[in-house]
Amino acid sequence: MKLRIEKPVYGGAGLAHQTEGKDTGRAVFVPFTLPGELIEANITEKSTGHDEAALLHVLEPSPNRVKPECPHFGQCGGCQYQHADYPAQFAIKQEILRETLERAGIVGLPEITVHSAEPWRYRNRIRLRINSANGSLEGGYNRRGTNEFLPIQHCPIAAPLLWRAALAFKEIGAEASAAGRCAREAVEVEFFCSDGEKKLQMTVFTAKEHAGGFGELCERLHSVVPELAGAAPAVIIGKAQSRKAQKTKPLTGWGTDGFLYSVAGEDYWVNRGSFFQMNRFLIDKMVHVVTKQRTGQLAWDLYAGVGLFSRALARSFEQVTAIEIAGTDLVSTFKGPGKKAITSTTADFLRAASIQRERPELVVMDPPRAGVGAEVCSLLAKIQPQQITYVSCDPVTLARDAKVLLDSGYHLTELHLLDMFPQTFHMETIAVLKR
Ligand SMILES: C[S@@+](CC[C@H](N)C(=O)[O-])C[C@H]1O[C@@H](n2cnc3c(N)ncnc32)[C@H](O)[C@@H]1O
Repeated sequence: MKLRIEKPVYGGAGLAHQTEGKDTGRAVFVPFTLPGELIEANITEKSTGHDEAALLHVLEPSPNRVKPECPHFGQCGGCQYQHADYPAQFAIKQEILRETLERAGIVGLPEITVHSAEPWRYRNRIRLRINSANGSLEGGYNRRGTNEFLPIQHCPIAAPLLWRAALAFKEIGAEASAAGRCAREAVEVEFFCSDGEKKLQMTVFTAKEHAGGFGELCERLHSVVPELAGAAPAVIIGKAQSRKAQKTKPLTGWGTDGFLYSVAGEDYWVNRGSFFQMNRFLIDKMVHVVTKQRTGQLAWDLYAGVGLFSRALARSFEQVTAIEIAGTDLVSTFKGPGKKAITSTTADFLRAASIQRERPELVVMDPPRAGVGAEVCSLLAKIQPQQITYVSCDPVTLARDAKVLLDSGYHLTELHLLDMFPQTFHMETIAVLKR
């Protein structure tokens, strides 16, 4: 059927309405299309409220349509927007952000300030699936919309060092040595590089404990990729629906457990498995936007990770308290006069703080995709910090949480869109709420 794409929807598709047949007027989501395009598509799936369709032909292309840089685009589950030039990707994300907030009932939005950088080779971390067949290795990602293995020759959004390491790992996997045998036991491998690609960390995931040779594998890889600073094997325990839910048993590693990552004049110790922002070109900017011109007595950094914002805030606040559920490293690195790190859930911390009637001038919160949720919003509404800076990687949960905070007396004064994930539908938003 022929469809005219009206607008983009969150997730990467374009929205159209059917103009023929019994389902005339029904909404259809078509991936790899752009607003304004006339396309031909086939319905592939019926969902509640809309159908999903596959693009067959672009009959009238958008002026923003470009040839994708990656040969795997369309098949690989990683990228959704390589068919759009970069300014168009940006415009799409702004429109989606604005619409998502308005749909949640948030009106009178401030202008969205946009921040972007180099849209390729930006990722400082990749995790590849490994397929070992006939004595050699293939690295790959998930085929789009499935758990199927898709062999990948090159990933143009990964930092060059990560791909150089992946190729070297693959070559070692073809060797008859102990290192080669050990590489062939891998089911997944993760590479993480520091700023300026100076250092590299590797995690090798296996289905069962290595029979041996891990040290040899690391030494061999180090001989061709001297940036390798540390590595560890990890055994995947049981079967999980997603990587997030996956449990692993970490084993003794090789070299260091992490490295120093420099951001905006601060050196952060990041362990290989710890969360760290992934766009190596925009982390400085992100810290700047979150912490600039904020001064006072007390600031809280909730969901603090390795303390990316806490450290910068400690320069301008008398006291900064960082809260992190997996806070072991943070507690040992974020200390000294005016600095406190607490291993706790945000909700537990806020419950105790609200009883003690603590009231910071600034709360920075950067939760995982699920957002902060109703309880954290209602505790914050009770504590009433002067300013809440909400860093979000999901506009839908941001809109839900922001609406609760706005209804409790806050005003949305700044909105920033940081394109931390070019070529994909993901976006990072910084929303500033003041009383
Ligand atoms: C998106 S990351 C942000 C980390 C940090 N702000 C940064 O930019 O590097 C979210 C962090 O929240 C932590 N986390 C997840 N659930 C939490 C909870 N309920 N309470 C506190 N921290 C939590 C995770 O371990 C992770 O480090």
